[in-house]
Amino acid sequence: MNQHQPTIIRDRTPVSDAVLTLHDVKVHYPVKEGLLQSVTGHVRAVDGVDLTIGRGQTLGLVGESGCGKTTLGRVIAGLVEPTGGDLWVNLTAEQQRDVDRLRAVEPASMTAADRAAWQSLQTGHRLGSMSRENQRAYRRNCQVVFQDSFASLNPRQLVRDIVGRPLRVHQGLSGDRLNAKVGELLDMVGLGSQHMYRYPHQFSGGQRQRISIARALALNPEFVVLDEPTSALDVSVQAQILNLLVDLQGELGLTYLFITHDLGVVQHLSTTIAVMYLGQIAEYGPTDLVFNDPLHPYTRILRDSNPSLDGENDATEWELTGSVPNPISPPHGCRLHPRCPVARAECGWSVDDVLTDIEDRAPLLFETISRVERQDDFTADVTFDTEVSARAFADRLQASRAHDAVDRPLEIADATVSVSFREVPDATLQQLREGRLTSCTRTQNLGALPPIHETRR
Ligand SMILES: Nc1ncnc2c1ncn2[C@@H]1O[C@H](COP(=O)(O)OP(=O)(O)OP(=O)(O)O)[C@@H](O)[C@H]1O
Repeated sequence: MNQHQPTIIRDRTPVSDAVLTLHDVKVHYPVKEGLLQSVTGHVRAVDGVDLTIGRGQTLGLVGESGCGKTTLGRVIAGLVEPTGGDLWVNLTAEQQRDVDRLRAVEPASMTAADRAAWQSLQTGHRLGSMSRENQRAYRRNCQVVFQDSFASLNPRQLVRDIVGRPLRVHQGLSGDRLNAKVGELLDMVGLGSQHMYRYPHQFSGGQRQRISIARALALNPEFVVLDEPTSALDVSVQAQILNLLVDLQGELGLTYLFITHDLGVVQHLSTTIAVMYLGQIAEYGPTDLVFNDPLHPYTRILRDSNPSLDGENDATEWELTGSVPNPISPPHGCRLHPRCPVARAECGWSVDDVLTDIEDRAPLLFETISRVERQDDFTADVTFDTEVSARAFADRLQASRAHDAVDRPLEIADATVSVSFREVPDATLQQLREGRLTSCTRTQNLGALPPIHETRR
C-alpha cells in the first residue's frame, strides 16, 4: 500500500496563546508476527494530527472507540513517545505563525534570520529539543486523570501518600507541611481532609475520582488531560464530578483536554471540539458551531445518534455502513469514505474498498474470488472461479458509488475483471471558515454538507 501523506492544516488560525500545538503527530505501533517477532505492519493509532489547545479552554476530543483518543492524550501527557511529528509548548499566536511558516521552508533555503528564529523556537518550545529542565517543567504542568480510578490509585497506599507523593518527590514536602497541603487539596475537591488516612477501596467510585483529581492538581498544573474521567461512574455522580471540574477550572484557570465518547458531556463542557476518526482529526471548531452545523458527515452522524444532545437534531437518515476499517491499512482519500452515506468519486476509492465491500455484504461472491493481482492500491485484476461470478462482481461494482471513481471501463475477460480507480490524494484538514476545520473532501469542494435526505446508492 502507498505511504499516506500527513494531514496538514493549510490555513490554521492561530489560537492567541496556546498551551500546546501539535504538528503532524503520529503514533504507529509495530505489529509483530511469527517466531522471530518480525514487524509485519504498523497500527496507525494516531496518524498525522494537527491541533492547537488554547490556554484556558476546554478542548473536547471525541470519536468512536479505537479512533486513537487515548493514545493522543497519552502522547500529550508525555506517557507515550510519538513516532513522528512535533509538540510545541506555550507558543504565542505570532510564534505559531512563525512555526507554521518555518516548517514549510527547506533548511537549505532558510535565511540566516530564519535559521536563528527556528533554532530559538525549537530550543525554547519544542518537546524533544527543549532543555531537560523545561521538559520536566512541562510534564509537571500537564497532569492526567484516567477513567479507571481503581487501577490508577495504589490500593496499598493511604490517600495521604497517594495525593502527597508528587509533593514529596517534586517539592520535598514532608511531615506537617505535607499533611496541610494534602488536606487543602482534599478540601478543594470536596472530599475533606479527614479522609487522609483511608485506603482507596474505602471510597465510592466518585470519591476515588476526587482523589485522582486532587493528586493531579497537587503540583498546580495549568493543563489537565481528562481521559473519560466520568464514564465509569453513575449518572448522578458523573454530574457532580463534571461540576467539580468546571468549578476547579474557574478557580484555578486550568486548561483541559477532555477525552470522551459522550457528546452530551462535551457539548456542556467544551469550548472547542476535535472529532477524531481512524487516527486523524475529522473536524475541529467551536463546540456550538460544530454541533449546530457540522462540516463532516461523521460529526453529523455522531451528533444525531446521541439523543441526549440539546438543539435541533433531526434524527438523521444517515448512518455509517460496515465496520471501522483496520488502522493498519486505512482507506485512501478520506478515511470515512467506504462507510460514508454521501461519499462521491473524489473521496478516494481503491481496490481494497471494493473487496471489503463484497466481503462484508456479499460473502458468497467473495468466496468465489480465486486471485487478486494488484498493480498498486488502485489497479488490480480480480479473478473468480467462474465467469458468472466475475460478471456478478462487475454488475455490483457498476451499480455502486465506487464506480464513479473508475478511470477506465471495467474489462472482463473470462473470469477476470480488471479494475482501475483514479488515484486521489489523502484528505487533509483544512480551514473552511474562520476557526472551522474539516477533512471532508466533499465539504471542502462544495462548502457545506448536503441535505439530510441525500443518501448512498
Ligand atoms: N500498545 C498498543 N499496541 C498496539 N496497538 C495499540 C496499542 N494501544 C492502542 N492500540 C491500537 O491503537 C488504536 C487506537 O487505540 P486508542 O485506545 O488510542 O483508541 P480510543 O479512541 O482511545 O479507544 P477507546 O475509547 O476504546 O479507549 C486501536 O486500534 C488500538 O487497538
